Amino acid sequence: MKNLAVAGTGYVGLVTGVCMAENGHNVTCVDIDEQKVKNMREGISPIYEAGLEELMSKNIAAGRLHFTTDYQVAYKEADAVFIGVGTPEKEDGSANLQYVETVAKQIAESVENDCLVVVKSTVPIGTNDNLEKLIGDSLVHNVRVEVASNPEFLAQGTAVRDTLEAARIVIGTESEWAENLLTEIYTSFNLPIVSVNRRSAEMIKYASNDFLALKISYMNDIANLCELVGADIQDVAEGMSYDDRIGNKFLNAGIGYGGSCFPKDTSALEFLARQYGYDLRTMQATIGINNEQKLKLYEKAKQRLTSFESLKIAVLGLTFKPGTDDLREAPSLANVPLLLEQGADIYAYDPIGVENFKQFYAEGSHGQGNITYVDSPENALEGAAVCLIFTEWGEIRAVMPSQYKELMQSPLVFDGRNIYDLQEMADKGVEYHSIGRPTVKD
Ligand SMILES: NC(=O)C1=CN([C@@H]2O[C@H](COP(=O)(O)OP(=O)(O)OC[C@H]3O[C@@H](n4cnc5c(N)ncnc54)[C@H](O)[C@@H]3O)[C@@H](O)[C@H]2O)C=CC1
Ligand SMILES: O=C(O)[C@H]1O[C@H](OP(=O)(O)OP(=O)(O)OC[C@H]2O[C@@H](n3ccc(=O)[nH]c3=O)[C@H](O)[C@@H]2O)[C@H](O)[C@@H](O)[C@@H]1O
Repeated sequence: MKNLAVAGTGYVGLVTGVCMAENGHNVTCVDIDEQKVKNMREGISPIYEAGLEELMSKNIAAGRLHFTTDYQVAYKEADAVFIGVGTPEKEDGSANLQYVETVAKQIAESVENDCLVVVKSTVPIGTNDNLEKLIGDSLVHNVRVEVASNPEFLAQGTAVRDTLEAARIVIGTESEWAENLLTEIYTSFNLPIVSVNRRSAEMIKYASNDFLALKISYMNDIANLCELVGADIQDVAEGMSYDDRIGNKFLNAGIGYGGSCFPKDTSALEFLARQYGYDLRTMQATIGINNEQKLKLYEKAKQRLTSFESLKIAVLGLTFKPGTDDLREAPSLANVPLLLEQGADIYAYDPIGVENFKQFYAEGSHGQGNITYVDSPENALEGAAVCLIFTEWGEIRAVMPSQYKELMQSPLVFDGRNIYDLQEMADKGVEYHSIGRPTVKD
């Protein structure tokens, strides 16, 4: 059992802290947000993740999991401090390291024992070298502090499972002391450990995320070509997926990737490459395709309808993917303003994401248009002239093709996630436009 501290209680920090406690460590999670800390002490999670609150409550009750805003107390005697604060994208595409650097300085002024600083946040290659220097230069006490890279691969919505049953744990260290300590911390997880140097670990994270983003943009590129040549991307993806070398995951064409990581991590690596005088053409293409893909649904609808003025539009799904309340870089955020600008009367449904979406668009009028939030897909569809699907939530998949025909004023559906079978929609008399597939009309 080790004494651990975790800086930041977002998706990565909180899930790391809770899963470390679940594995028997004594963990103190630090955040700057007092309200969040107050709630977490009572077992209330600031983020929506399946199974998280149950594990929080269990480990709080067992006395292994604590929350505080007082970083000095938390870091003072920690064997290791995990950093899980944000590294958002700056305007020029590079990663903003200010939060990570602030935590590094806070650690330097607080630690009174030898301590391993474990960077879970996604940071550009070389950052951990700089952080180690920054901490070394600012240390108040005469103790040994090293930095290790330990990138995180969890996906939102499945964060707890992805952590407790991770495919691998990557650790990047520059000394035997750091490698042994981090390996010991992870021993009880009983998972494969890939131990490399710090820069390789940092690169594994970017290369993994960016490869997945590349795969999605590639499928979207092929989907757009499918539309021109009369092929169906769903059938194409299925046919490809039987080849083990290609794999059967991340082949879904749609309206592009969103979320807090793929967009920023593709930009950050492309930016880093340019700093080294290298053109990372795969990422330039990936980013370009994704930016265009995000507006595909709006463009298809615009081409078909010409005007959205006073049309009742059902918007199904707001979050960047199912299973999360996160809206960062969600395709809905790129499309809804265009619809509102043109006078659309939007009825929006999302099982979890509405409260966060309201921070961008409160209920009521915006520009020429209006937005109303409803509590079921059926209520959004009732009397609607058009339906746009942005997220493939189970609740949205559960809407039967016949319901579009029954509920809508005119059954015209633009689906950004290819949820439905073309023939079934045709059989029920729904005009159905999706991505990379032929359009069906009755
Ligand atoms: N969200 C995800 O699914 C994944 C994120 N990552 C990476 O992990 C990092 C964190 O991402 P998220 O968890 O999404 O961030 P987040 O934005 O959800 O949470 C960051 C938290 O850090 C807190 N914070 C800021 N400064 C602080 C300080 N000085 N001390 C203590 N707390 C502080 C904030 O109040 C916030 O609660 C990023 O680098 C991201 O790229 C990696 C894998 C998955
Ligand atoms: O670094 C990160 O933050 C994380 O980024 C992603 O996780 P996440 O963003 O939570 O979500 P994904 O499930 O990867 O989906 C990302 C986006 O790609 C889209 N996507 C995914 C798969 C697919 O086949 N097609 C597709 O368009 C989703 O709709 C979503 O908008 C990675 O999957 C995680 O391994 C990584 O740790």
